[in-house]
Amino acid sequence: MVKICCIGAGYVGGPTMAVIALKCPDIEVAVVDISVPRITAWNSDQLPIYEPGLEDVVKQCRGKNLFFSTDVEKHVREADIVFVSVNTPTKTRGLGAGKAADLTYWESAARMIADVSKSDKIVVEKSTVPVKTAEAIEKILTHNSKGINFQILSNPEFLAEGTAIEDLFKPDRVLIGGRETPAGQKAIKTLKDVYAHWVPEENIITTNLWSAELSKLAANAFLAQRISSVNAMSALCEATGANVNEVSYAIGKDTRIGSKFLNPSVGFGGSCFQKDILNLVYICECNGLPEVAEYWRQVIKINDYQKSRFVNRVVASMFNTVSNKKIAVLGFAFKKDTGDTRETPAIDVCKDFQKIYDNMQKPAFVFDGRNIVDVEKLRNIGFIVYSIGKPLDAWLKDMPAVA
Ligand SMILES: NC(=O)C1=CN([C@@H]2O[C@H](COP(=O)(O)OP(=O)(O)OC[C@H]3O[C@@H](n4cnc5c(N)ncnc54)[C@H](O)[C@@H]3O)[C@@H](O)[C@H]2O)C=CC1
Ligand SMILES: O=C(O)[C@H]1O[C@H](OP(=O)(O)OP(=O)(O)OC[C@H]2O[C@@H](n3ccc(=O)[nH]c3=O)[C@H](O)[C@@H]2O)[C@H](O)[C@@H](O)[C@@H]1O
Repeated sequence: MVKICCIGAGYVGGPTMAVIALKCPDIEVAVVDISVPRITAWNSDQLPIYEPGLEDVVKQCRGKNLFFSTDVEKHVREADIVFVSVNTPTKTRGLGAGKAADLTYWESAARMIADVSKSDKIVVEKSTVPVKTAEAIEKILTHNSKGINFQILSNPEFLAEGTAIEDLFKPDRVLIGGRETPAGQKAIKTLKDVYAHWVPEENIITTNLWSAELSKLAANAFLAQRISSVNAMSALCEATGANVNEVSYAIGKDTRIGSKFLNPSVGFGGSCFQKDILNLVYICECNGLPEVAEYWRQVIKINDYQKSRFVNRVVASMFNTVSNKKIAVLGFAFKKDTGDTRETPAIDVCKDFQKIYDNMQKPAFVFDGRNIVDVEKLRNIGFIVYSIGKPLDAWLKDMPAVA
């Protein structure tokens, strides 16, 4: 029986391994972590993360071929394939602080793998890492290998939070990068066979290591760039009377552009877009490509601009000050967990609006950073409504855009 161990029981490691265990009953999967509370939660009825469908998957295989443990070394030692899915945040200190990826967790995981291994292993980069990381990992592993053969593969994850299980069940593609040597190709084939349990072969792409590593950063950069592009348009829409939703719909009908990921917003959030683009910027700078670095940095700049634009609208329209005013924030997460709006509490929140208005000081404002409220309805109640990239409320027209 093939044994898999995944180091890191987080948003990626947990759901990804649960789905592998479900789809591959002939494989034993152990998810390990240094965090005792996280592992305790994975072994309880209160999983540490919420993803629609996750609980069902975990319940079907936990204790059969899916195990969660803090005994990191034991499971790494026994595994044929070791996934590393530890966090890779932005460095806060030292060289490249504020941009480069912090590989401390990755490095300590690699050193531990080298220390405890007694048999050949395939080590899979699941975390998002800078291009060329595999070279450094290879060095750590081979210099401490005691004659053991390690093959490094890059297998970046493309799931989005909120749709993780759906994305893992039906990935647009699985990407596996490896060395172009016979041993590297054999390792690619071994990992490909795992995914082939449920992913059609034509959706499993194999490349060299560097293409796989870079494709992950490139994919997130392209996705974030679309959001910054539509958000930049939203500012122009507000200045001209165009409606950003109409513009977005019109351009998205062009099949070359496509309609997905063109929703204007108060800016993208989440743990990865900003960190991965900053990482890309840093890599470009290190490779002597300042123009390319500047090009991608602009995606972050527009995102920051969009956030401050929103705040400026809030403050400016409330007579240039929000001190001593009560502001309710509806929806604090960075995104919703599903695209399905049936039975959503938001519908009730919108229905309840008349009551909210009656209890508010006047003038009463709604600032919609996601363009989800029914603007006409709220204006009829009496609210002053700001929606991103849409024709401005009469009240806002007379107010400066910047406080
Ligand atoms: N969150 C997401 O939706 C996605 C994240 N990614 C990437 O996947 C990687 C992991 O992200 P998340 O799962 O969100 O992070 P996370 O922070 O939820 O999980 C990482 C886990 O690794 C554990 N860990 C760190 N060092 C360890 C060590 N030496 N030994 C054992 N366990 C260790 C931590 O305790 C933590 O539980 C990151 O590189 C991220 O960029 C990629 C695609 C999607
Ligand atoms: O590497 C990662 O961590 C992941 O990052 C994103 O996934 P995630 O951040 O979970 O969620 P998204 O659905 O991409 O949303 C990110 C942010 O962009 C915003 N967004 C998204 C789409 C859109 O049209 N407009 C928009 O403002 C969302 O509201 C949210 O704040 C990518 O979609 C995943 O493919 C990738 O694996």
